[in-house]
Amino acid sequence: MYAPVSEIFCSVQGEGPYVGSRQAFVRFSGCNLSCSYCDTPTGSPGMSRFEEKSGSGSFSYLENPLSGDAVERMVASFGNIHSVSLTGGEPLLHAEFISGLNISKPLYLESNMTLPHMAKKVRDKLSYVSGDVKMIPPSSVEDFDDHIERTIECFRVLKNTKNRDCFCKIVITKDTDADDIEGVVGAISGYISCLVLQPVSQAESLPKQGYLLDLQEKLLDNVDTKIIPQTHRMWGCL
Ligand SMILES: C[S@@+](CC[C@H](N)C(=O)[O-])C[C@H]1O[C@@H](n2cnc3c(N)ncnc32)[C@H](O)[C@@H]1O
Ligand SMILES: Nc1nc2[nH]cc(C(=O)O)c2c(=O)[nH]1
Ligand code: SF4
Ligand SMILES: [Mg+2]
Repeated sequence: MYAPVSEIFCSVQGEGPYVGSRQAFVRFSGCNLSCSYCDTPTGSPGMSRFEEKSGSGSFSYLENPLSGDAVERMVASFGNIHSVSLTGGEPLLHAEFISGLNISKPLYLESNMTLPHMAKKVRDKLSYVSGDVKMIPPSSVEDFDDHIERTIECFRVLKNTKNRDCFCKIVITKDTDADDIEGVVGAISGYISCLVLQPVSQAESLPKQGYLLDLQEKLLDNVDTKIIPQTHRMWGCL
């Protein structure tokens, strides 16, 4: 099978509870959402870039879409990795391609958790699920209640088990509604190992520090809740 991939590189996980773990990253193109704060181009470039030597900033290019063989070979070239991050864009758009991949290292999915029917196709292959809840303004999706229902169903499909660590991240901006968050977190708390509140990276959209700390205090009644900003941006790595 083939899939559009914007880049493959090796770095360390910059977000959430596995921050600092060495990973190969496979970034698929295309997304079914368009979050206002998104820090990543989601379109489909004609060429896929591959950073053979991690941290070099030097890339070779392959024409899209890539074959499963090509992705497997590039990922296998990286030494001593903890896991392989499947990110994007939205990787679940390419669930069939992912289910056909033959990769010996644990798979770590980074998803917007809105495609539960696609999640079913990959659930048995995943060792880690970093699932977002997208508190995008209700007006930006056609049916906000349906968006939240699909999110909850996706967490149920990919829930934490003895073989799979499923945790949740929520990007918090100054416009995020605390009551909405408490509602969804109540519904998914039984499916996740912990919750990470991730302050948005754009300084002008940051919430007040007291708001984040008050929200954490409330959520801790229900689930282990940490506040962890993105760390890869602090030292400029991919
Ligand atoms: C680019 S997304 C790709 C995976 C998937 N589409 C998703 O949203 O989870 C990877 C992670 O970056 C986070 N992210 C994107 N833009 C961000 C920003 N401006 N500040 C903080 N986190 C951000 C997303 O919320 C998600 O957790
Ligand atoms: N270092 C690093 N850590 C990350 N964690 C999630 C990322 C993503 O864009 O999915 C990401 C990324 O792009 N780089
Ligand atoms: S779901 Fe992920 S990739 Fe898609 S727009 Fe939102 S943050 Fe960006
Ligand atoms: Mg990123």
